[in-house]
Amino acid sequence: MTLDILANLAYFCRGHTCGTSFLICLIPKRSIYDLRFFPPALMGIQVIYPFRQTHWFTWLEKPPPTRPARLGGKCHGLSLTSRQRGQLASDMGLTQGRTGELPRSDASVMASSQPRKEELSGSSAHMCECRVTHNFFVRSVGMHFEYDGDDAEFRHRYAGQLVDGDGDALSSLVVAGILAEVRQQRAERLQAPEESLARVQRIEESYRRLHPEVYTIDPKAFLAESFLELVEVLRGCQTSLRGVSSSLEDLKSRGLLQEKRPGLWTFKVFTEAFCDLLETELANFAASGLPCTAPNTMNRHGVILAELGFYPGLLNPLVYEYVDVLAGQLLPDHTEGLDSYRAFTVLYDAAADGDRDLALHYDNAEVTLNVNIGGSWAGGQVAFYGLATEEESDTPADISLQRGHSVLHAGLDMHKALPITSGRRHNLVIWCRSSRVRNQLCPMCFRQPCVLPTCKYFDEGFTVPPCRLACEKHSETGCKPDSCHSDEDLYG
Ligand SMILES: O=C(O)CCC(=O)C(=O)O
Ligand SMILES: [Fe+2]
Repeated sequence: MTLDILANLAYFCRGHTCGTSFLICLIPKRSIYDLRFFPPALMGIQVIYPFRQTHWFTWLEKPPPTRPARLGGKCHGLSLTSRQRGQLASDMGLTQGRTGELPRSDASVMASSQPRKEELSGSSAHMCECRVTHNFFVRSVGMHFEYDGDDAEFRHRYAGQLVDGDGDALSSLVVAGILAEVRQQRAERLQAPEESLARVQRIEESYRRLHPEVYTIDPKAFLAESFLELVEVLRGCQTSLRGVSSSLEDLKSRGLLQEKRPGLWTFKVFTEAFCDLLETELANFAASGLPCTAPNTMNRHGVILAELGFYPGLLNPLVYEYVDVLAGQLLPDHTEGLDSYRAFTVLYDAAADGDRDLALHYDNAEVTLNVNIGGSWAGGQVAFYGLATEEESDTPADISLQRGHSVLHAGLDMHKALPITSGRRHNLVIWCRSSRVRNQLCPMCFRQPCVLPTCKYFDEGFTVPPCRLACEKHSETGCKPDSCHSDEDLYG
């Protein structure tokens, strides 16, 4: 352990020359590295970060007045992915610096009320540069990589880190294989926005909706009575001086709301009738054979709901009129008003070729609403480990949802889906974004966001202006801002 601590200190001191920032290292309760998450082959590099740490970003010395306390200026030494490793290295000056100073957008600086969807209409869609440079997951070695298209830089960066269980460097052939996979993933991410636009066009032209009515919200028919009441009570708390806590106790005692642990809320959202409609509509779409973007590399059988046209009539009202109220009252440290989101379905199936589980992660969201819309299954609980910015919880909270029921959690709450052992599980997941929060710090790379234009289906909800230098650096980014920045059907 002493060696581990020395290794950490040496690591932190390396390249850390900035006199205006400072650093506090906390010795952990236990090693953050855990064999549950890292295969033994990678143990050789684990000495680098054996404990959690707290680190103040230099640029947070002038925190914006509205910055939520959620990060408290902390950068987590996250045990479970490598993105924080990359981040710490970058903050310590070990990797490329940021590509430019970003002024905050007028909307985020000046608006005194919550930023609403109207404020975004006409603005272009943006993603953080890290989408095409960070978090490339190579399953064979169970590790995330950074790669910005520079092969030599990649080899140099990972030269000393890619070791086997005996600490011997991986053969150049293996490293070349890893690089090829990372390169391929980056190419796919660069192409994805344009491909998505082409898919949407095909869907619009050739898909015949089975239940056109499911695309427009009918609150009485679609939303559970208990949900409508829950939202009404919490909406009332926004203007009441009484505060929310007594209302919450009341809602809990009446069974409208459960708090599984602080910050982890469950409640019913949808009626059975809505779940039936949505599931049959999605089955009809699947049967059409039309291609649709999968939500991520681990969920191959879900769909991105924007591509199917579910945003304007169904999901915009659901998020902006209902979920926003709940998020503001139940997870106030994580949102300053929801103003964009990414909604998709995940489908797990124990049958051959089905997705069975989902690796540990946190979401590209300030707040996530995850609702079960169908299936009957065994296993498949979603296990929550606590905020990525805080000490990992020893005992995860396992959640299994009934049909129509949901869990609302902070995007930063680390979670994974345990394998289903039989049956199928179908969920609707909404990653809700609050530009005022994410404009300060990208939740994926934990840096000040350096944004690039993208197409609306890949919008990550930032409202800061694009970073000119990053745009030049990633000029190959598929979507041209002019051709794809109309947000009409997302926000209109
Ligand atoms: O399997 C689930 O219900 C969780 C899905 C999830 O965490 C995600 O897609 O971000
Ligand atoms: Fe998730």
